[in-house]
Amino acid sequence: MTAVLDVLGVRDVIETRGLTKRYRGGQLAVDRLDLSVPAGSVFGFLGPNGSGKTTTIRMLMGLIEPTAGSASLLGRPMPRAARAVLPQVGALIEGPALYGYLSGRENLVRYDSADPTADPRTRRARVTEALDRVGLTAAAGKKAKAYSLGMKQRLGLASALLRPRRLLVLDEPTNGLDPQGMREIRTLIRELAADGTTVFLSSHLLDEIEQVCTHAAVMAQGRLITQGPVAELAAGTRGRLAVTTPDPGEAARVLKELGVTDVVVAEDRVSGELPTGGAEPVDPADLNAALVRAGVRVRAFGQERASLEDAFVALTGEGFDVAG
Ligand SMILES: Nc1ncnc2c1ncn2[C@@H]1O[C@H](COP(=O)(O)OP(=O)(O)OP(=O)(O)O)[C@@H](O)[C@H]1O
Repeated sequence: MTAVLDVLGVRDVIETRGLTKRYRGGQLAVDRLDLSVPAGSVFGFLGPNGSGKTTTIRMLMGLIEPTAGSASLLGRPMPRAARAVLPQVGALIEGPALYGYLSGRENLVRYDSADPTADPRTRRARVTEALDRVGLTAAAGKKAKAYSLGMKQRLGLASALLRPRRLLVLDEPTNGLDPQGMREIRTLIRELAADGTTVFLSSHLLDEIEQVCTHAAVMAQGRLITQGPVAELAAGTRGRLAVTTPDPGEAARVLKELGVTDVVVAEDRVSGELPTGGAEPVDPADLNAALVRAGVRVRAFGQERASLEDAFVALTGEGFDVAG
């Protein structure tokens, strides 16, 4: 596979080495994090609440100093190169600061005017384009306080898109949105990525990461558990064994005897976890043969596709609080 290079030849647009943050109260929020975010990826930064995602993002953006380790954005060290790098990075962190009494358009004009590096001559055109990009053209004249949460979030994204960006950093961009609002933001993220922008987004929602991300890193208690292409993360985990049979009771008994754990019977379907212990990995074909030998009539036999959730549970030994 050829590695995608960013326009200026940067392979990893975000890279951290041993990045650590211990807050003054002694809380170790991020613990020796080595993160590699490839150019062109939609990178999901996944972890339950309190696992250190926001703290990491704040260090990446130069908002707080790491206790130890280093971080680079677009190949330049942070926070040292913040001035040169940050204009090329759009960020949406902790919700957009909006003025409710101003319209969506006026909010963007005000935001852009506060940026000394933004060109006032192109302001109007850039604001119009950003509103169009996030689908707020029709609502541009409405006061922001009349916006739904999803529209406010889209306006926040528009403020991150007032100039061309090589990287977008979004902290929980769909948090608090209803399903429709979530869909809109996810579609927008996919479109931005299709235009070549690398998108780094944090989320505590596994299915969100599976739906929009090409790559992911999984955090738990300040530590990186794993990272890589989403397809590979899930593929590294074995899915559950699933047998369809008119003899489910007998099938469950035989499978348990052969070391299958967490056996669940639902009508004519019996599922369970393949045995992991022992020197030799268990070949599912042997389990099938044993079922048949025991007189169990097997209609279908297979392994379910492992999800990122299976991978998370296998890696951390913990359940994932999907509802957050
Ligand atoms: N300013 C702070 N001072 C002390 N401790 C903090 C501070 N900010 C965060 N923490 C602690 O650091 C840990 C990581 O928090 P962080 O906000 O980075 O996690 P998160 O994964 O982003 O979770 P959430 O989605 O809830 O924000 C938590 O235990 C949190 O209580």
